[in-house]
Amino acid sequence: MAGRTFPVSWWELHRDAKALAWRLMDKSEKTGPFKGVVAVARGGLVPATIVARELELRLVDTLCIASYSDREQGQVNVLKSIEGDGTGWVIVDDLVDTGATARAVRELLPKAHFATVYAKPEGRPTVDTFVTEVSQDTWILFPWDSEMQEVPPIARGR
Ligand SMILES: O=P(O)(O)OC[C@H]1O[C@H](OP(=O)(O)OP(=O)(O)O)[C@H](O)[C@@H]1O
Ligand code: HPA
Ligand SMILES: [Mg+2]
Repeated sequence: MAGRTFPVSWWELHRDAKALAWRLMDKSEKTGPFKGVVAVARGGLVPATIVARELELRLVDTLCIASYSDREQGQVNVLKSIEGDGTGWVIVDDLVDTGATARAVRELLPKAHFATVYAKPEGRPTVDTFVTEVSQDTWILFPWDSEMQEVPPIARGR
């Protein structure tokens, strides 16, 4: 259960997704360029766009997987998959939390490289490359799920 909130702005998301692209670039310099990017829609779409742009990859596909409704986790529902075993592809998602989505992704494309921008401890072992770890009880608030609003002073909330 998420106790605190970690808000991420568009600018921070762009910076962190670029940091992921740098790490993936380092990897691809050792193992050869990736064939393309698979975005785990919907959360992986924006980070995947940024990674594809930085790695100059024009081949982009999607895995469409849904499991959360608001902050409640349900069953992992694969709405759209792709053919093959993922060899040479990099899969990009916004984060791993429990790792349930990542496990489903790995079953579908076992040979792909799986990368996320953020990771929580439970899901961390399921990811090959990530940038920032947050605690398990933190809810990452993405810019597409939020807007600016007035908040009371901290002192009043105690
Ligand atoms: O590690 P897990 O516990 O599986 O959680 C991580 C997944 O949950 C979110 O997707 P969500 O199901 O909310 O769908 P969305 O990407 O369309 O928002 C997020 O984008 C990851 O894909
Ligand atoms: O911390 C989170 N933030 C946004 N979406 C999520 N889906 C699973 N965990 C999270
Ligand atoms: Mg998702």
